[in-house]
Amino acid sequence: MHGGGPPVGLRKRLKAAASSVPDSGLTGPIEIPDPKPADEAKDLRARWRRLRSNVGGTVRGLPKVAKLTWQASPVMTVVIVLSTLVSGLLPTVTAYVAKLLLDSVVAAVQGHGTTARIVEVAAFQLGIFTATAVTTALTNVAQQLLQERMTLTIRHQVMAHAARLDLAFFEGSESYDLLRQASQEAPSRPVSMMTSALGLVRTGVTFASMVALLVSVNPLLAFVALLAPVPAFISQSKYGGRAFMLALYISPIRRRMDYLSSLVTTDTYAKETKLFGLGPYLVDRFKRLGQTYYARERKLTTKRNLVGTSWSLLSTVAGSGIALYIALEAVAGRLTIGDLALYTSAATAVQTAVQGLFTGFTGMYENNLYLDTLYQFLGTEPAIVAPVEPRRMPEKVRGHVRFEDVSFSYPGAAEPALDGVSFEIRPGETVAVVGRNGAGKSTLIKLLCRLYDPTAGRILLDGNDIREFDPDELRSSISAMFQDYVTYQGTAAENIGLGELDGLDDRERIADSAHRAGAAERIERLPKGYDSPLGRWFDQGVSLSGGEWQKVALARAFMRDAPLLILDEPTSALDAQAEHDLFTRLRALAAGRTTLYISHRFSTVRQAEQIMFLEQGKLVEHGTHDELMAVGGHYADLFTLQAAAYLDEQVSPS
Ligand SMILES: Nc1ncnc2c1ncn2[C@@H]1O[C@H](COP(=O)(O)OP(=O)(O)OP(=O)(O)O)[C@@H](O)[C@H]1O
Repeated sequence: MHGGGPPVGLRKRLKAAASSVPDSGLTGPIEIPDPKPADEAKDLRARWRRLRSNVGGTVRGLPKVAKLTWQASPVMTVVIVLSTLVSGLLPTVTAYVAKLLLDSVVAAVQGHGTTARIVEVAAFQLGIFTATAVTTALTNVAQQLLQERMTLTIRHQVMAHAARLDLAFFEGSESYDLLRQASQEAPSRPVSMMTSALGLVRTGVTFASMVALLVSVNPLLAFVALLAPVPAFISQSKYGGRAFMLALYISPIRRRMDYLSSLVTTDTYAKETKLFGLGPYLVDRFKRLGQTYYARERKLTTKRNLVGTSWSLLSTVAGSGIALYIALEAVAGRLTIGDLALYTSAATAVQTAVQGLFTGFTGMYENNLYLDTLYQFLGTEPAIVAPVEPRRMPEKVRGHVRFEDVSFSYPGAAEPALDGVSFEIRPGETVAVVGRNGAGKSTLIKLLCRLYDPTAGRILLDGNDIREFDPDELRSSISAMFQDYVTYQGTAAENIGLGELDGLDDRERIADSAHRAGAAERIERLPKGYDSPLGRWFDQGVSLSGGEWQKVALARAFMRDAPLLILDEPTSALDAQAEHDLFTRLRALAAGRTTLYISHRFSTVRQAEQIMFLEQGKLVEHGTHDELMAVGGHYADLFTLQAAAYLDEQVSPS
């Protein structure tokens, strides 16, 4: 990682990754940048600094991992730690027993040893082998179980955290990559990191005991065995960082590939894909994206391994040299045959251990980079939260809404979506919001539901700024149906009941909401009535038409008996009769509630007590239907245009 703490560096990298792959989508060139960072250290001092910061960052990552592992399963954590310590000592003991055995055999052959001694040593050796097998098995079991628990724990944490985050988080593409990395890449990393860390401890134990053995023969030998694997480690750590960078670049590409694949494999898209003959085009696009990303991956993996292996040959040469030296010492009679065996295996073990230490560390470094994305995700705090001392919602909310000079711009947008909007809705009033596409109507609703906070100005409910309330409490006083309502893959009753969790099992209330939304008649005709599964994702699901789904979504909004009723184009998919019926009922439904609805159908809009006309984020006209018609402005133009179209008259808007 280059300078700074991991989160800052990581944020920069994520940004770089998101903007380095501008369009790898449906058309255009497909390119993945070289993961080699432009500012990669060249001189020795810079490399040393980088190494230190890598090591520091990784070591600092350990306590968090230890905490995660402990949270996942304290028992398994203890088992792993203990078995690791034991298994660290076992190789040295094994080597030592082998020496004892050889020496006792040589002694017996030379006539001054006994068979009983050989049996004794052999029995001891059996004990050691058994202990090795048991610890290995224990470690494996603990590791596997811990992995499962960890995956569940992290996915749970990610889900719980995502549920807390603002809508704004989900509407940015950078966040998608972060969420994807956190939920898909991160779960395997803590155990992997913990295993590497414990592997380091184990190797450290083996290493220390073996080095002690080697030093007793010749300190220089120990020194050579120690230094030989260093270059391999340095190259590994460099490539570990690049692999992580590549994963970041590839993340948007993978997302694009998933999208392309879903276009071809999901029922919703199948119609258009077939009609426009998009299948082969999309498949080819998918294939080319895959090839590009595979090519990059292959280049890096091959280079990483080739360079790594070349450097590790150095250790192999050093190892053979040491073995030769020890053999010559034995021939000269300065070491016994047992010593020869012991030191040779000690030299090999030290080499393997040092390599293990380094690769273990490199693995930890790479895992830590992935974990940073998890921590960064978990560290993203929602901006829309309850104040320290939230104002209590009034016992009975009257539904008096007031916008005071409200402006709002979406993050990164050049133009404001709402610009200095002021209006008042009296309790119980029914208001229609109209305007051309993109005028800011849905945005106005999102602000009222506090899914976003205004950039300037304030919104009052019953005289209080809505930011003073707990957002959850505020939302519970609102029934809403959005333009892009959800079609839940569940039963009809569940689809409606989810509008008010308390009433999920209240059949009477669900049926009542369905009646009010005009959905009851269709649901009653379903094979299992309210228990019929809707949607085709699961077995026996029934497909509803667009308008039928919309009625179900409306019924869901009606589940809540809230003082504010907000409907964003509630009749866009309804037939003329259904729309008429709904608005006839809406008068009764809206009685005593403040109702705000968006509609492009002027026949229904004219019934509202107040009409607000938005144009490019500004409230340009405001009044009753008659007042606005008398003004002869935008509203009158659009109304006349629509009415004329119905009456088949040739009228051109002025
Ligand atoms: N999540 C978002 N991020 C950035 N810009 C957005 C986002 N949602 C909407 N916008 C922009 O804000 C402006 C207002 O959008 P809004 O959805 O409020 O329009 P609308 O009046 O409801 O339109 P329609 O009648 O088409 O539903 C549009 O220009 C749109 O591009």
